[in-house]
Amino acid sequence: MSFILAIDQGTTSARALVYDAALNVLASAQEELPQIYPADGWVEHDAEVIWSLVQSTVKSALDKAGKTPSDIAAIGITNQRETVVLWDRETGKPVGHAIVWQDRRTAETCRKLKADGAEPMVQEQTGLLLDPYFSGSKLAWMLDQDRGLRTRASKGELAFGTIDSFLIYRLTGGKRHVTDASNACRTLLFDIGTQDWSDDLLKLFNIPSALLPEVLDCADDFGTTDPSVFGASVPILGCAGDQHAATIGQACFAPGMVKATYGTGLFAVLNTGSERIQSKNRLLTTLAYRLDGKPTYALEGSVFIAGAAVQWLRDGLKLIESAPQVNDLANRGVRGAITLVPAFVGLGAPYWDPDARGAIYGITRDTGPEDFAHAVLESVAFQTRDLLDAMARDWPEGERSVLRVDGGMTQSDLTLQLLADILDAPVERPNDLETTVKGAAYLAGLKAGLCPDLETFASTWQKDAEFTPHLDEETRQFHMDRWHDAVKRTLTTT
Ligand SMILES: Nc1ncnc2c1ncn2[C@@H]1O[C@H](COP(=O)(O)OP(=O)(O)O)[C@@H](O)[C@H]1O
Ligand SMILES: O=P(O)(O)OC[C@H](O)CO
Repeated sequence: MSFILAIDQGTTSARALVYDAALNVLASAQEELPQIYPADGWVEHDAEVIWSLVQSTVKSALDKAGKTPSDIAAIGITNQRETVVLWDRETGKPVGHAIVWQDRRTAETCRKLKADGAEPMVQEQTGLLLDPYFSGSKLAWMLDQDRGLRTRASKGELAFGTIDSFLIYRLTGGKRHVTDASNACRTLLFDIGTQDWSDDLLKLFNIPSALLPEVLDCADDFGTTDPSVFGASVPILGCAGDQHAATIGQACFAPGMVKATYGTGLFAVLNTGSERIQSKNRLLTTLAYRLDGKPTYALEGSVFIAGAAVQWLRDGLKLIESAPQVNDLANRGVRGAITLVPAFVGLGAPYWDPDARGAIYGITRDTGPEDFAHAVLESVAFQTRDLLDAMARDWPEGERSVLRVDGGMTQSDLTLQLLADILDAPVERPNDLETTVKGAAYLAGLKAGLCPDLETFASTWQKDAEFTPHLDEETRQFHMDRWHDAVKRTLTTT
């Protein structure tokens, strides 16, 4: 009974991993999650499909590990954040598709609220901005589709949750409607100062409080699985949004430590400890995590497209057959031959322009597939530099450590070399690239008493590779200037 099951329900896939108490991986399973694009800028998921993928990946990971649910001491969950599910409490059935974090359909609502002067209050309470990225306006949109829904919501017949909350509801057979503070703080409805749902924000979005889950710590008692699900009652003891789980998995526990995760998007999180820094440079103030009721704050830069641009080369342009092939192709390209602004679903931090769309500058008759591939990898480096520069301006007195990176795209050495070159700073890749899911496993193991304290866990972090900069300052500045010029031309706002 000393094994941990960790579930990572990400944007593009569901994963389940079985760990021993020393957090060695025994087995893993992964299945791709179909994306639904009903209109330009709209992105949805079928929550029933998510539920079935979670069940099948858990079963397959347990089978591969040669374990049964009764061998599992604790479950940890991590998930794509902000994505909204609305379901019937009685049946547990979603009332429609989940609206995904990338979805821009509520851009107009956010624009209007901003024009009405609501943003300073929103930023003060949530640390976030009025952008369609976050859950609040998406949930309001769902409730606006059918008058009956808001009435049912007020009567307590419906439940709202991010993916973690929906999964826990299902796993516990509808007994627990809970979430953790890291997921709650991304909804645009949660006050990160009081650590509670905000009446002002519920009023702003016209959201009945009867919809909301109870908010727990990241290592807490989230309930036990109903025996009808896996055939055993297993405690769920850890839960965190994926970027928060990655911050934990990367052991970024000290103020000044910073990690960047390169999956579908790119998310850089700087631990600011007990200091809640209000960004003046269009970053987000968020929770790194909350343990023992104590919030640890962070500054976050959220960029919507990183690895997704590699998928675009594969699925859209069909220049490569698989993501890893991007490296060979990009290696034949030339630095700065063309500049890609990957605003496929608008631009996130630090620009926040939901209406911008992708653009490529500098195409000539010589431009080839290799230049597209190179530009995709470089765009990730430029976007990271923008985030780290904004962090430095927001927290000049903070000592920042070396950037720790993880996520699918960091398998690419070329990406990390370009990153170090553009940042003019070293970049460290850990041995274990699955830091997100490891963070969720650690939280569950910590609460179960299987895993050691934070400091001891941090001492187990191991470096696989370090990438150091090899670019002179003049060239670096030349390329950054070109990037900023390209972004300026792409923005729809000034
Ligand atoms: N070897 C590689 N080189 C560059 N990009 C890669 C490589 N392998 C995977 N990717 C990209 O990484 C992303 C998947 O990373 P992952 O961390 O699993 O994402 P998510 O959690 O967002 O679903 C995909 O967008 C894919 O294009
Ligand atoms: O599932 P990922 O890794 O693309 O992460 C999604 C983020 O949580 C969105 O904020």
